[in-house]
Amino acid sequence: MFHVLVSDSISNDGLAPLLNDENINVVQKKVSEVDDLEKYDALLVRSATKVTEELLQKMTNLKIVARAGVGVDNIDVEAATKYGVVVINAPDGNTISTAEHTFAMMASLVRHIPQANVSVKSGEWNRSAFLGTELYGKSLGIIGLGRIGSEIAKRAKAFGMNVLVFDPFLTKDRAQKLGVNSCKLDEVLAQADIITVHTPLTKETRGLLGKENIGKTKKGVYLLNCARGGIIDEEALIHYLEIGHVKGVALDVFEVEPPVNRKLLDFEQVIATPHLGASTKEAQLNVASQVAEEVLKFLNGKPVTNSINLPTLTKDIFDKIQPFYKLAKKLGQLASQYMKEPVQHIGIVYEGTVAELETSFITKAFLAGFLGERVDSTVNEVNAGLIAKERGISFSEKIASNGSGYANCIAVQVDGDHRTFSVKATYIPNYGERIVDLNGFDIDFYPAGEVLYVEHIDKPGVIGRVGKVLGDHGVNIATMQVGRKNIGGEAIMVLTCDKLIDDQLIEALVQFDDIVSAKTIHL
Ligand SMILES: NC(=O)c1ccc[n+]([C@@H]2O[C@H](COP(=O)([O-])OP(=O)(O)OC[C@H]3O[C@@H](n4cnc5c(N)ncnc54)[C@H](O)[C@@H]3O)[C@@H](O)[C@H]2O)c1
Ligand SMILES: O=C(O)CC[C@@H](O)C(=O)O
Repeated sequence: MFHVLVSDSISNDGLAPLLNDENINVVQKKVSEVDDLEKYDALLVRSATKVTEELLQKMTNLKIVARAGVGVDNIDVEAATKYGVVVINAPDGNTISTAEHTFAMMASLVRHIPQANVSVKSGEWNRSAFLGTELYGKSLGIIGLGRIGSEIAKRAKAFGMNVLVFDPFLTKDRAQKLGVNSCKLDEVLAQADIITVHTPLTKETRGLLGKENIGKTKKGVYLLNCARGGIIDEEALIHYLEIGHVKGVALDVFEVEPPVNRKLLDFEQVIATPHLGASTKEAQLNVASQVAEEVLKFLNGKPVTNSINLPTLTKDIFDKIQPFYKLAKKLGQLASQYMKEPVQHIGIVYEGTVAELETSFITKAFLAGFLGERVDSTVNEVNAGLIAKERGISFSEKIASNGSGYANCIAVQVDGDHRTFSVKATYIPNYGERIVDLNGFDIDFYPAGEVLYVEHIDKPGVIGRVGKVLGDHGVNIATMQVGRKNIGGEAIMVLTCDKLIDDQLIEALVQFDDIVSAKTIHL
């Protein structure tokens, strides 16, 4: 049974995939009202719940946080990554609603609809006070031409507007397809009659329209922010409204929500909504069902598509990756148990069909297997890279042309303080995983269960002695493989056994002169 906490108001119809699943217990309560936070596997939020590091520390069983919407600025993604919690969002479920809301705000702004509405309702009939401006023929500056910005551009063109766009990541091809003019920021500022921002709130975009840049706009400009509070600096807005440079402002979002800057809201020419961009039945159903389906998939061990802190894998790609992902995790466990010493670097080389897949994900699986043997906290593909770095372990991956002769091959080298460990493995469809090289010895075994790894001198009688010691300790041998480099030289023996191998058995083995070392590895 999985426990899912829905801590903000999210459409029940959208949550149906979770609510109707008998293996899922859904609790709809604010975080502050829940006293057994440690039991939840998944947390679903909109923007009200702040997913802080402190909350993540309390939710010790949490595996996934889902944001029913786009912006994840209420989630400490870095902390989630550190604790191995996947963060997903619903990036496009509310695009149309937010674009329509922005457009409604724009029309309301230039035609003074909110102010006129208040006036009529108060008994006035003051037609001359609300002389407006047409959108037709005006230049609309769009800053950020992503999902929402693009939908606004389409609507603006239908209204006969000239669309000027600033987006540093906009390709010429895309600008051409949308029929917009790709400009420098200063050009948009200087030429646009109306400017609307549609970027995420980042270090670069915070205060993007601040004192300096608003100063570069046309006198009489209209400004809109239906993206994130802070992209337009509120103090700068107040200044330019006071001096009459900015003619009108429409805000759906604020630096602090609910807004505390009353001075800004007191301007007659500022119109505002309480973060309503995504507040339509359709958008709420879309985002809720998107995240509900993703969370269900995730809890059932399937790939998620809109992860903020994991590579995005489609089902098709995940199915192809899964055998290598499992193999890499085992190789990580094998390497860690073999090394049992500080490690500086892990290098992984991918060859053949595996090299065509999302290898960064497979590398993370190796690291998760490796670090899982060594650290106390949860390690998974989300936080493995971060934990490796924190522990001073560097890692690299390379793609090589097929030198191993296998259809696919994962080759790993782990450099420790005192020695180096290397392993090569392959996955053969319908046959399974095989380790084909251990520390430079040719070998062929299925990595599973209780493995006894013996380094010895290639001499007659060694194998028999090892078999006898195991027999004397009541350990049955399931499989056995030997590998050597030269006749009479160093050799290895890899045995898979049906029973746990204890320290006494290891001590009995290493007493023989021709047995260099013996280790147990549990896979
Ligand atoms: N008001 C609401 O209810 C509501 C609803 C949904 C989304 N949003 C917000 O709207 C914004 C846009 O959402 P989206 O889904 O279109 O996102 P998106 O990721 O599709 O688009 C963002 C665009 O901004 C561009 N960009 C990034 N940095 C930039 C910079 N420094 N200068 C110019 N452009 C830059 C990117 O290239 C991208 O094209 C986000 O902040 C999101 O949180 C608000
Ligand atoms: O949940 C909401 O209504 C806010 C949505 C919006 O800001 C988002 O980022 O998707």
